[in-house]
Amino acid sequence: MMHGPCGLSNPNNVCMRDGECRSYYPKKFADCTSDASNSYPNYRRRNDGKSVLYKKVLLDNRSVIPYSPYLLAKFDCHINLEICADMKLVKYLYKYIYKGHDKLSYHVISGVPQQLRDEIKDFQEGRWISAPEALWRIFGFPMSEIYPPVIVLPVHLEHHQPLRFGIKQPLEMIVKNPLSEKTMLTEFFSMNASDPDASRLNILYKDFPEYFVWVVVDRKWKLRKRQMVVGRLCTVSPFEGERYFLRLLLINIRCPKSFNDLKMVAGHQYSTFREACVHRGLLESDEYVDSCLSEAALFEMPSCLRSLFSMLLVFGITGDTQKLWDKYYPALSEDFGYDGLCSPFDVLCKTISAVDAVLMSMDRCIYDFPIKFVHGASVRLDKYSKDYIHECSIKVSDEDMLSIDHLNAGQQVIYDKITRKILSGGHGSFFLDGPGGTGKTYLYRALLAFVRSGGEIALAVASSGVAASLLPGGRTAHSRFKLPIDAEDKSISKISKQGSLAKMIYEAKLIIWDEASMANRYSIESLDLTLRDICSEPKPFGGKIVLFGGDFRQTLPIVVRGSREALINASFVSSHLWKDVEKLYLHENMRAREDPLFTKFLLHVGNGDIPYIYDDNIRIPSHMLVPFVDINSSLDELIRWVYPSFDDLLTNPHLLVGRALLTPKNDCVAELNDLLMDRFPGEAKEYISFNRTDDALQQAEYDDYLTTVSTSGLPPHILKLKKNCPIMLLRNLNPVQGLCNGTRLICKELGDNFIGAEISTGDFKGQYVFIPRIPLESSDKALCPIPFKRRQFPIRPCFAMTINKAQGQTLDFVGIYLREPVFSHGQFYVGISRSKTSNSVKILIHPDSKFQGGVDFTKNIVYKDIFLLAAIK
Ligand SMILES: Nc1ncnc2c1ncn2[C@@H]1O[C@H](COP(=O)(O)OP(=O)(O)OP(=O)(O)O)[C@@H](O)[C@H]1O
Repeated sequence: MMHGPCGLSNPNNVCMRDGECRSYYPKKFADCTSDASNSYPNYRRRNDGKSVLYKKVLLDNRSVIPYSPYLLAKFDCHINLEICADMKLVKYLYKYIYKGHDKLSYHVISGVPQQLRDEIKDFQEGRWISAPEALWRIFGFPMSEIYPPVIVLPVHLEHHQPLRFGIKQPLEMIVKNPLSEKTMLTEFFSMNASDPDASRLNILYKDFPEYFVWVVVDRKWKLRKRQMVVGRLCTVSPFEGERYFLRLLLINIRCPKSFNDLKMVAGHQYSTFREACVHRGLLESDEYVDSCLSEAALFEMPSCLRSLFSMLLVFGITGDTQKLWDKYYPALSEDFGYDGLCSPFDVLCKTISAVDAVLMSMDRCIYDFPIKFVHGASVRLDKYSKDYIHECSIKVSDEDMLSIDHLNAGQQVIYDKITRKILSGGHGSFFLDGPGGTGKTYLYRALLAFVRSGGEIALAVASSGVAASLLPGGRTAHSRFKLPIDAEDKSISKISKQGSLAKMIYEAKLIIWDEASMANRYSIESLDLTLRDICSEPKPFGGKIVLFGGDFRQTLPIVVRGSREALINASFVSSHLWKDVEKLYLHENMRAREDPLFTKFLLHVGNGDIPYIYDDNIRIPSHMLVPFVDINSSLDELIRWVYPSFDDLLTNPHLLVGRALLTPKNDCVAELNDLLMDRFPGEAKEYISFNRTDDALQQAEYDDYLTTVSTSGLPPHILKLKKNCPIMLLRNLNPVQGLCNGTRLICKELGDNFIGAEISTGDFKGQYVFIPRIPLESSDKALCPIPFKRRQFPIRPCFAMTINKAQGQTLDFVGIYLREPVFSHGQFYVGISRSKTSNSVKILIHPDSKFQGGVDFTKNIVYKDIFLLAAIK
């Protein structure tokens, strides 16, 4: 079907409005179909040179109306079908369900006098319904239903409640009537103040109707005995000012007793709801950064403060940077001027350099920010020269030097091979495959020590921040090589060939990339192109010595909701470079060497060798199982096994991070963390996030919804913490200083505007850090279709974590809770291989996730094709 002709060639066509085609024909040529925002897709319209002459006008693919030849032929009428795949379309789904189907009824009458319209007859004759709907109606099933009923709760300012009265009612009587003052909101406050049930429940306004019924006649709440309802606060636009801020407080503050109570924050009575919101962190304000720095400055830890200041700069939330620098300069420079030996100018230079060093580790530079320094003080080197000097000056620890003499036989062979290549100035790319615990990291450290102790450069990178933090001088591959963030992008990195970063890479004798099995192959191909360009050498990886490492038994690159094929296709083994890479193997499990049987079991699980019963299910040895009795007692047993006594563990809180409950899904992690946080001793502090929609006009509409969004990588809207509880970082704040996505810490200070914590793992164990609130985005656009930023501390409690998050971590006690079975390749293997012996792992299988009939069976997904492609088995 063709549209038109219209436009200039036929300005009078029916589609024309104000000189333009209402349907935007002719459309643009497009090589492929793509999504368009808030409209139909942009369909593929190839410019294939074909056209037809219609009404003396040549029409081509741009004028084709999307059609389905099949449907046209089948129904012999004007029909088309569009497949919609956007969350927003749910609204249309509802619209059409309630609106009902389109119908048409017509009569052709000739010469017969006009009759009265018989609507019943029209309805019976003109309506076509499908067989399922006919049956639905015959059986009398409800056509539509809203359950549970929704109670809309009013939001009004004090004495601004709406009143309804008859036209003849005297105003005086209305005003004097005590019931006039009572609304659902005012009575919610008085119930919280006086009713023991309401104060015991300690709930939000929106949850109140679940427990209490509104008695309209008496205008009061009374305890609900039956029927489930949900409450929703009426929408208020941010343009309504105070009323909007009142609503914001009501959706976040539990059990408020009056309007004034809502304005009370930390014992201070504010005069407006807006101020109360700001001081509760529910609104963005310029004061936040100032309060955060002034609170942290009280701790007199200048180096932590510099790091905090740098993070605030990098995450772009400082407001007037110059003012902040001037105000906090004394606290930022305190340690340099302490002994009185340095001149003020030297102190200034040292402070600038120290802040710049932190910024450099986050790939930024102090000159990126609008701060002017007095006396012409400056950092003399450019960013990459400093990077170069930093790489050359990485200290080799005695432990790493000693490890060279303690390599096992397998490690020694590989060590000799690589070092010989380095010494002979040769080239080559290698992939070191070894199941978890076979000493890959140990070997990398020995190789890095070998190169660096000779004064040469060795670059250590990893696919994830956690793995990078396990290598001395480790960085994420993306940040070190400036690789494109979009994994599909095949472009080379943005490194200038003439710059000092390119010089450093050119001079590097060895490049190590850990967890390459988790990297998207496009990132590795991008590195290959970059190295060829920098080294002006067509050989793979520019003829440099590159050692990749990883374990394809563990989880593969992240492809959101990707199929098996998509995951395998994104993997290194599917790259054209794979065949050029020499494969090296480590077999001896050094982590679990005290338990050789467990080592064997792990390998079988990873390879998918354990006898399969049906559909990827494996049997778990009984001594590793917590028997399922009922959900509460069995889960309790698992929890007690992992965390036997918090009081004992608190003598050394760092021991807590050696223990974890692992589970496949994020919502289960959140539930377990809430449960354990309640059991953890101490007073809890709650931090409520501020959620801002990217489109300001959507703010009022989605305020309530955004508080419920909980996706992986996003901290909870209400973050509940206690002193000494274990937490995990959710962003790469500063990988060079051990602050990576996945770093585990112990919470030490619960400030109002910052969190003080001690790193618990890796080379930076024991280091104290200040963590600010930063704006965070969800990477899962499908689960969270409304673009928004959540300003919250980038952390989560980590009594429990997802199995994927545990990859790369070694744990002393691992409790695996399979409320649902694992859902992707390598997950089960990653879970159990975090422990050193079979006695340090316990698994609880929920009956819903077990194999039919067998309580000791569960799913173990292994994509064997990846092993065939990698030819490593
Ligand atoms: N030659 C060795 N001598 C003594 N200990 C070793 C040796 N090789 C490895 N180890 C120890 O074995 C444990 C596991 O080693 P490592 O972390 O290097 O394994 P990995 O293969 O990198 O594991 P994963 O893939 O799970 O990250 C570590 O505690 C490490 O110190």
